[in-house]
Amino acid sequence: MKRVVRSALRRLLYVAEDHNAVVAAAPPISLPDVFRRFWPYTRGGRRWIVLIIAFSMIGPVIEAAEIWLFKIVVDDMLVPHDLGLFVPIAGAYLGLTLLSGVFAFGDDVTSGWVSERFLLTLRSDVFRHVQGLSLGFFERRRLGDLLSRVTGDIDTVETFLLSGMSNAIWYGTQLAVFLGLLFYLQWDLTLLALVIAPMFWFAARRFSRLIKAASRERRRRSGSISAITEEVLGNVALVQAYNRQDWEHGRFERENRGRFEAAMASTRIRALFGPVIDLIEMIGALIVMGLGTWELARGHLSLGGLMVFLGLLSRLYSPIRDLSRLNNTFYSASASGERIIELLDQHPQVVEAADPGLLGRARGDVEFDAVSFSYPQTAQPALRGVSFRAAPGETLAVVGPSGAGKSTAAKLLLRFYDPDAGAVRIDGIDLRDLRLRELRDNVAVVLQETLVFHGTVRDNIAYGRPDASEAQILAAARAADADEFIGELPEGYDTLVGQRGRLLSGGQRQRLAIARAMIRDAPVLILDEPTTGLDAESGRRILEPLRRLMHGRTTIVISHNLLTVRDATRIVVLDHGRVAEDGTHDELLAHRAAYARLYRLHGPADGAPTLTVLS
Ligand SMILES: Nc1ncnc2c1ncn2[C@@H]1O[C@H](COP(=O)(O)OP(=O)(O)OP(=O)(O)O)[C@@H](O)[C@H]1O
Repeated sequence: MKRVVRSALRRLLYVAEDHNAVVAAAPPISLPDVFRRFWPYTRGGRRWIVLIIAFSMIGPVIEAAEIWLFKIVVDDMLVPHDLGLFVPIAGAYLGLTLLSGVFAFGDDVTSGWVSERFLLTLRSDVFRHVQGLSLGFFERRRLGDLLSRVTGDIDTVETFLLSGMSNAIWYGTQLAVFLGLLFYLQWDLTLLALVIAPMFWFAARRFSRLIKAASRERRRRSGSISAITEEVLGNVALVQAYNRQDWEHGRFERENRGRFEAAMASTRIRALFGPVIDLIEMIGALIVMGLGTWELARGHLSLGGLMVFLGLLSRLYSPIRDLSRLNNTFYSASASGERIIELLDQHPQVVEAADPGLLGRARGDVEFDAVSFSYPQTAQPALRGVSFRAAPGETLAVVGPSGAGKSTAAKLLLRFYDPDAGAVRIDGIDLRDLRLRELRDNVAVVLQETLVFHGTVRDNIAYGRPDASEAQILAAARAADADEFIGELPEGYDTLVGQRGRLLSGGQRQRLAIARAMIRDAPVLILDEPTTGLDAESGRRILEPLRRLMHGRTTIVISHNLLTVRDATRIVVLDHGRVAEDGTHDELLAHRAAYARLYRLHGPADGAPTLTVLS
């Protein structure tokens, strides 16, 4: 029988663990530690917290005064039938109600302000922190889950810290005031009434653990739901083209159901908690009622006294019950707290130098010196002892088969990662000794996958230099050969390009990216597969703008087809993360090794676009 009840309870109150998680659970953290971590975010609002505490303390005192007034009504007005007291008592009741209204208003407004301030600071700090994390972090995380943490979880943390705290103070004061009055009225009965307090405590502890488990699961599932939604909606064309809607819906539904199960478990736990607490309370009230009646019969207590006692007792139980319920809320909110703390505990792998050197505008001397690098959590190094150098103004092409490490080299030059061994230098200074901001001010990129933001064409070009003048924007667009198509857009430079620039063609997006790099006017330029994904015509179309962009800058062209690099000043051939060959196009062809092989495979057909040497 016991086993049956146990298994039924388990099914009712526990959530099954998902071993195939889309998003992993955050590491567990104790309640006081969660509180300690978030307390600093109340800065600027702490003075007001004192006020909230004061309001919370006055409320229960007024409540107690109302109950005490009731004792006077029964003992001095109703029992002796004395109507003369009615007016002062009515005045006192009205006065107390008004007073409590004023304090309740003050409390609501102040705590609302403090809570919103807290959210404002926390959300902004979390956003700034996450934005500053290294690329490696984002490459391993699901974007949707991060979104769900920055939005949903942060709100829940507020419940934990501020609303919860002010309620706890309110209930705590109620408890102290009522307990004091009860002791004053009848200490022996009060002690008896407190016999059940440990039962409350025990029930609260058991339930809060269950609640926390269910809440952790619910928040984790919410993160998974956001992650899947973001992935599917972000790739909706792929999903529809491959008819994967049902499969994706199945994946979504699994998480959605998981969230439902977790939410229901938490509802059942809360629903069971209420009656359990009622039962404990009733046991206490019955004990007191029995003994109170006995005391009344013995003449130790007046009728008004007993009624006030019972009234106060029910008020005493209510904060105890509320405190235990609040305990559940705390545990449930701390599940969200853990998810935020996990984010805050991430540190950028790329750290700023303690005493950075000054670069100013670089000449553009780029050097890789015996650079080795492995991505975190991978066994195979992506680069092994890679060395090459590009003098100011030179065009260096990095070529090689897919996975050879070309884009990795670009990421190291932008210092998205630091090498495990060797050094990347610009003008002879190790990138690790430079201020990150200064380094990136000196490097402009045109990437394989062009990044365009939702905004106007003008905003997208000026992203490269927010203080650019209208004339500079126009000049950049013209140099990027984007002026013409922009002129044909419905609202010219004010046309919204849609999220990720979906309203533009691939070639147009690429020309926009060239204009953006142009306006940045950095001495070092990285072109990562700038013509990939473009047809021969569009590819040819961007060559001229690219040439203009490259003029006078040290350019690293990364390409795995050789169409774009044939006549670069120098060519480095990477293979499995090593430099296989190094030289000019003609030298490498004459060498008849890796480059010659690649060239035979990917060499330009007649009329295919080619980047030529820039003088
Ligand atoms: N974020 C990452 N985490 C772990 N491994 C990675 C990551 N990015 C790339 N790699 C691995 O590092 C190696 C080099 O990748 P890289 O992107 O530099 O190649 P690539 O030469 O640019 O290839 P492609 O021409 O296909 O773009 C590959 O084996 C790849 O699987």
